[in-house]
Amino acid sequence: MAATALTGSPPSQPSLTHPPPPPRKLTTVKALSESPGLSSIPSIYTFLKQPYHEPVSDTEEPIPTIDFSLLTSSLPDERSKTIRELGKACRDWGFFMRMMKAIIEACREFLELPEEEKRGISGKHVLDPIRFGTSFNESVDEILCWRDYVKIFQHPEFHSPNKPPSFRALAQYHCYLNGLRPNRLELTWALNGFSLHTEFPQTHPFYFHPRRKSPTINGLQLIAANLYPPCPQPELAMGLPPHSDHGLLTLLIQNQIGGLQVQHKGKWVNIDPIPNSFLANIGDHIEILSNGKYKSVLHRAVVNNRDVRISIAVPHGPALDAIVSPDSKLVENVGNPPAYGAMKYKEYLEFQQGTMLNGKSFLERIRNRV
Ligand SMILES: O=C(O)CCC(=O)C(=O)O
Ligand SMILES: [Fe+2]
Repeated sequence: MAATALTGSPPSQPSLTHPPPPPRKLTTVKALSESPGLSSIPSIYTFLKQPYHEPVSDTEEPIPTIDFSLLTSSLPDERSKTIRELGKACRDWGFFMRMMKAIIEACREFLELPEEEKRGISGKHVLDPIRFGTSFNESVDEILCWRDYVKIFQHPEFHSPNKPPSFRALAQYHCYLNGLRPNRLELTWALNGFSLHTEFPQTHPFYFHPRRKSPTINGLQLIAANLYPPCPQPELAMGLPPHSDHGLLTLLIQNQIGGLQVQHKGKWVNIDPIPNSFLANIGDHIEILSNGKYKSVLHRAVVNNRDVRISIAVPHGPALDAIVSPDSKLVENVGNPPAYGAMKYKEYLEFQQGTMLNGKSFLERIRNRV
């Protein structure tokens, strides 16, 4: 079904005196959430027939926190302990944390620009460098997410909307993440940490070469800023349905409003925001590359009826023409048969934009190619 979001209340029965209302135009979720008197959500935003009451575990087992600075410690024991912790976090959770500053306000300002301005800036195709939208793929998804987003390609070519002026912060953030400037990050080291821990061959064509200046030198990096407005029926809607991320690694920052949940041992676990920190989660590519040893974790964003939530995800993937498949050396060395087939990363991205409602559909698909 082609998606046309309805604004306001669900349509009422046509009466004899009034003609049926004309189909209403797709609008942003932010504008929808600000409609006067909105007390229920239009049916196209209803993900769940019943309010969800799934068990959500909070603090039984806290999410691992890794101090990246120790990855470069001069003390070999400290360094190898941190690498082991990082490896364990990636195997058990697929998520870990690191302190850092945010560019959330610039993204908020962009997402609060008038709708026509944002649509004017947006490209139409999945691989267009700047895309603004509300759901994942509004023209295909039969149910829409309760969020507005902007996605911007940043590497190998840097793009940024020219307004609002605060968006200039993006360039700095981008450099911070890539380690291209003096305030270079430890992400490179983190990836080297993976490399050391997992024995990924140092010549792997993607990121893991310790002498490479930038971890994304051959890869693709984009930024996806999500704005989840307050929702009158949060128990029925979904900000982002369960999915795993493409690429190797996603870094995620958020304002102080919770909403991210990660699936761990079959339960949805709330990930409470920690000020000035980012989350890093393993993407499908690492799961495939490591032949399933590291997990590309299922996660989702739930919404609430009080506060605007903003999250900014920065996925790092391989080059668009890279073939994603288990690393042959790992497969041979460990003696495990390959658990995944091969697929071009570009093909995956285009497929993934088809619909996000199938959770780990990419992994399923690539598995079927074995
Ligand atoms: O909003 C969040 O916390 C999750 C965002 C996310 O998973 C994504 O953009 O892929
Ligand atoms: Fe995600």
